[in-house]
Formats: sequence, C-alpha cells, structure tokens
Amino acid sequence: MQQYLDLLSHVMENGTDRMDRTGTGTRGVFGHQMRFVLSEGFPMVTTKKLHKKSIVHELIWFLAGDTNIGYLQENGVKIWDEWADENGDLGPVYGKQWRRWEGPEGRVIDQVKSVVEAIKNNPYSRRHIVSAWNPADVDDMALPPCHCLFQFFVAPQENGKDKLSCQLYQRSADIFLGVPFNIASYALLTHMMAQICDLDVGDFVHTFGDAHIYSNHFEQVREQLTRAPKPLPRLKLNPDVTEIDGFTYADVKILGYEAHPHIAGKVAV
Ligand SMILES: Nc1nc(=O)c2c([nH]1)NC[C@@H]1CN(c3ccc(C(=O)N[C@@H](CCC(=O)O)C(=O)O)cc3)CN21
Ligand SMILES: O=c1ccn([C@H]2C[C@H](O)[C@@H](COP(=O)(O)O)O2)c(=O)[nH]1
Repeated sequence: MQQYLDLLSHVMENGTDRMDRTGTGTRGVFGHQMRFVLSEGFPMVTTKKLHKKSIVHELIWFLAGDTNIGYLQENGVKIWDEWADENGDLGPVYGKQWRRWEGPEGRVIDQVKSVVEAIKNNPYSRRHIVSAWNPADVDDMALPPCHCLFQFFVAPQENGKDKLSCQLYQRSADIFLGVPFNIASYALLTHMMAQICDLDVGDFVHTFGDAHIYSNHFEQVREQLTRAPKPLPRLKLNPDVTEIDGFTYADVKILGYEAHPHIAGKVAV
C-alpha cells in the first residue's frame, strides 16, 4: 500500500490548508490518482488495522439498494450513524441510485444490473458506468455521494481470459478515515463483478477530486508514516456465487491480513 502512504505524505507536504464545511479545517490537493493491480493482492491498508466488517457489510448494503442504517446497525457497523435521521434514513444515497435511479415518466433504472449485462454481452463497450451523482436527488441526501461515479473496462490478456478493471471518481476524500474504506470497498466490488462475469481481475484505479486530511488527523498521519507497509492479504470469494445479489458476508474471506495496530481518529460531521 505504498500508493496510499505516498498520498498521505504528498498531501502533508504539498497540500493547501483550507476551512471546510465541518469547521475542522483540512490540508488538501485537487486531483490525484492511485492504481492497484488486484492480482498482486487485496489492497487493504496495513499501516493501521481496518475493520473488515464495516467494509464488507457496507458494500453488501449498497448492493442491496438499502438506504436505511438498520442493516448496518444489526451487524455492528456504526460508520453511517451520525448522518441518519431519527428513523435511520439517509435519503436517496448510494443504494437508491445504484439500483433504483428514477428517470422521467417513472422509469426505474437498475444501473448495477445493467452494467453486469453490458459487461457480459458487450465487454469492450466504453459505457460501463454507474453514477451515484443524481442532481435531482442531491438535496434530499444526508450527504451527497463522495464516491460518485465508477466505470468498468474489459481487456484481453495473453492467457486468453479477459480481465476487468474499475476506475472510481471520488469528488471528496477524507484520506485518513474514508479512503482506506473506499479502496477496499471498490477492490471488493471489482472482484465480485469479475466473478459474476467470469473474468479475471485487472486494476482498480482511484481518481480524486478534493483529497484532504483533516487537521485533527495530522498526528495520526505522522504516526502512520513511520510504519512500514506489510504484505497484502488475499481475497477469497465463495466461487458458488453467480449473481451480484448473491453475496453475503460469509462469502467474503480476507486471508492473511496483517496490520499495524489501529489508530483512532474523530470523524468530521
Ligand atoms: N468526514 C467524513 N469522512 C468520511 O470518511 C465519511 C464521512 N465523513 N461521511 C460519510 C461516510 C461515512 N464513512 C466513515 C465514517 C466513519 C469512519 C470511522 O470512524 N472509521 C473508524 C472506525 C471504523 C469502524 O468502526 O469500523 C476507523 O478507524 O477507520 C469511517 C468511514 C465514510 N464517510
Ligand atoms: O465514502 C466516503 C464518504 C465520505 N467521505 C468524506 C469526504 C469528506 O471529508 C466528507 C464529505 O463532506 P463533503 O463536504 O460532502 O465533501 O466525507 C469519504 O472520504 N469517503
């Protein structure tokens, strides 16, 4: 995960200090890109311990089209608690847009299902896109989507089997708390999509708009930068799952995850 450590030190050294919506203050850059070759290991940050549970349950929750934190709470995942209303609702956030985008005349679009079909039937298309950024709905969301658009790309390999890559555009990124989750989440999604479409995994490309470190995370970041990255774990998905809606928590195994101790930080609300 040298790419992640490079981003931390790049922003610490070259970022611009600004005030932000939460009143905390950030140091940030505009525009950055990281690339993870998924066949080399599962990109989970090793310089602080991450909660596998939060990452996997959150993705399953997005894929279920759910926008109420009830499922997360039942599974001990608290990362969305601060943004939910008294009924646990977040408004039309990721799950809604991924699975039930509402178009004109009541048309409902399942972007995830459409992209699975398109990858299977027309793999080299340049239109394999899912957008969570729905301008008509943004004002009703508890938080406008940060990881707002992703695209898949299928390419031939010498072994004769095609491979699937994914690129995410993240408009706003909390590098210390959010980004380690976002990397692992999209890497997991890419593995799931590849299995469903009978493809190998290619790269996960992570592209950022405003990539920032909150000022109350500087100390934690300095600590992390003293730590040496460890070898990456491997992901093992249950090979019997053949549909994107078929994955449960038990179908996702992360093997050999060795990390430095957890470093706590306050989330800016
Ligand atoms: N400021 C901010 N940063 C974010 O990363 C973020 C938001 N807001 N709002 C919406 C979601 C919620 N996300 C979150 C929220 C909290 C943690 C967090 O507190 N992480 C701790 C504990 C993790 C756990 O309980 O599993 C960590 O140490 O990673 C991470 C991501 C990502 N998003
Ligand atoms: O998946 C996520 C979700 C949120 N974030 C961070 C990025 C920002 O620090 C805040 C959102 O605030 P805005 O004012 O709406 O940009 O949450 C993240 O890094 N990853």
